[in-house]
Amino acid sequence: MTGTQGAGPGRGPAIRLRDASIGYGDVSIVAHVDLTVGHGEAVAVLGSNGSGKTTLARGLLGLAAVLDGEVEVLGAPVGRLPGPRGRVGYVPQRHTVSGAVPATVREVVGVGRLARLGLFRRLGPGDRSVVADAVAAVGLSDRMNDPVASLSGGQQRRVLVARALAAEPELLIMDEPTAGVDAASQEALAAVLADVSATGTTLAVVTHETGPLAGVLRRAVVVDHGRISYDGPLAGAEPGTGGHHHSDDPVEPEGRGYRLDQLRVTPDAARARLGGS
Ligand SMILES: Nc1ncnc2c1ncn2[C@@H]1O[C@H](COP(=O)(O)OP(=O)(O)OP(=O)(O)O)[C@@H](O)[C@H]1O
Repeated sequence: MTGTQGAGPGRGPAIRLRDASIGYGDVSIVAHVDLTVGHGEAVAVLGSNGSGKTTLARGLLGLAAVLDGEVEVLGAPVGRLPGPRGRVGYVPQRHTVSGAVPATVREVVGVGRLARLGLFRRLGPGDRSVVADAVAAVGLSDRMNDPVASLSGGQQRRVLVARALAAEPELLIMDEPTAGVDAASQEALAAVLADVSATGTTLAVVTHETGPLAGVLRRAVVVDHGRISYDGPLAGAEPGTGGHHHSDDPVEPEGRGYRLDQLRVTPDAARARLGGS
């Protein structure tokens, strides 16, 4: 990857790891990894259980420690990105929506929107409509006022996707977004992510099942025992190929995030895709 973009916050690729080690305490799980993801790329992060995929994703969010080397996201070292937190969206592997707090779908997705607004801001009418669009995009409009805890596991994952979408992030990191999600909803999610990707938003998706998102994710990064064993076209990453290609795609111009109301997804379209929630 050539450094065609200037240094400093806001410049450079969407993700850059240089000889980076990431882990917990003083134990490196991901060790000495180099990775550059250009703005607008859509990358699958693959690998067997325990290989370090989630740790890598969490390192990009400041949720796992950078123990060595450099990790930059949207042109700034992790934790020092200027602007609102919501510039980087995250769908965690395990949901943290506690059953003890009776938060509704609207409220949880609203929190995602707040992350984009910055401190001490409140949701205005435009934000509420973005929240509604995000919920519609995952086909849960008719569950808007239901407590999230009353939804099924797959529906709760879709709420987390909507929460991330509502921030209209420039970089969207998702950890197993399709796990436990039925085929129709996976298809709907793939359609939403295709739209999001088309706006120039960078996608990094940790997954065990590339099938549902094969039309969206172009590049694969395979993590093996905390190192990258393959980086290249998704098609070449199928089991058994064992390739060691390293992507040389040019860095795309900087992404600007997207506007949910510019996406083709409408509540009706989502309902049609999903046949209800
Ligand atoms: N909070 C933590 N503290 C200490 N070690 C951890 C923590 N989270 C994960 N690990 C360890 O890091 C290693 C890699 O875990 P990680 O969750 O990154 O793998 P993964 O590739 O995402 O696996 P899976 O496909 O099962 O989700 C594992 O050995 C795990 O025990």
